[in-house]
Amino acid sequence: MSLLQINNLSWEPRQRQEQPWRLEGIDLQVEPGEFVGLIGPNGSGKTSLLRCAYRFNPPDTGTVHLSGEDIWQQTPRWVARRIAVMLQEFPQDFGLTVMDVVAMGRTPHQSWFAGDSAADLQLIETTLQQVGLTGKGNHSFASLSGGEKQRVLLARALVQQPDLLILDEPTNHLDPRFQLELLQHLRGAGPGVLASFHDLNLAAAFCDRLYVLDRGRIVASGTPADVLTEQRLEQVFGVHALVDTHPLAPHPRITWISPA
Ligand SMILES: Nc1ncnc2c1ncn2[C@@H]1O[C@H](COP(=O)(O)OP(=O)(O)OP(=O)(O)O)[C@@H](O)[C@H]1O
Repeated sequence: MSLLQINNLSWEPRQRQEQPWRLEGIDLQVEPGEFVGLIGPNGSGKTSLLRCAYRFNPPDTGTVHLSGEDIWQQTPRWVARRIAVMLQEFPQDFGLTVMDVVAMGRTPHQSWFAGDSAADLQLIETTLQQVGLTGKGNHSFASLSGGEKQRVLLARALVQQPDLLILDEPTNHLDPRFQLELLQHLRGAGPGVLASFHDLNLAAAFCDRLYVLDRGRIVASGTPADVLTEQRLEQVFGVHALVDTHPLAPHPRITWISPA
């Protein structure tokens, strides 16, 4: 049984603006422990599809199953115990400490009004260490750099101990070292991962499989080598690219060629 199974999904915003398309005919799976990437141009529907996968956008047609259960037949709490989400936006509450933000990840597992147990605090501490934020627990979240905030949100997602992690452009604010560390960490962390990427070289290096979205439809899926061809990159992104094999690893390497 797949961890995440999306079948024949369609969705469009209630207040539809100018875009001439909607998410349509989406079939997507993530297997337990698999790292799956979602790529596509700006506005192709990546964030909208991720929202369908974590029970935020109700599909107009089609289904979303997690471990065999239809997520719309389950409560938000059931979903929060199994899916953690890391988005591009940061919490705006200026009074929160790093510890406060990370501890939110334990909420779905706690009974009403229960505080953090010793085991919760230990898990939070260990996870802050894993993401390189040892000793920052009492710092104000608002005072951190963009990259540090991103790592706090990753820690919040990890302490949720989900079966599936959904990440919207997880490396957005990170410098090269933390990009590599974060993705390396996620690949071996246990949960299945569904993540959107703009950096196709990172997607090629870390994803087991990729889905390509173009104007609301999946136009290709498979291993990075299957999907990331010069012809497809030109079709979907409208840019010439040179695709060869990375000199140090058996995955594709993309060099974008700027127009003459
Ligand atoms: N709730 C909504 N209401 C109105 N329009 C929406 C809503 N959600 C998404 N859209 C529109 O759907 C289109 C796809 O947006 P989406 O954010 O899913 O694309 P994306 O591939 O993630 O883009 P990017 O790479 O720029 O982050 C956009 O034109 C967006 O304005």
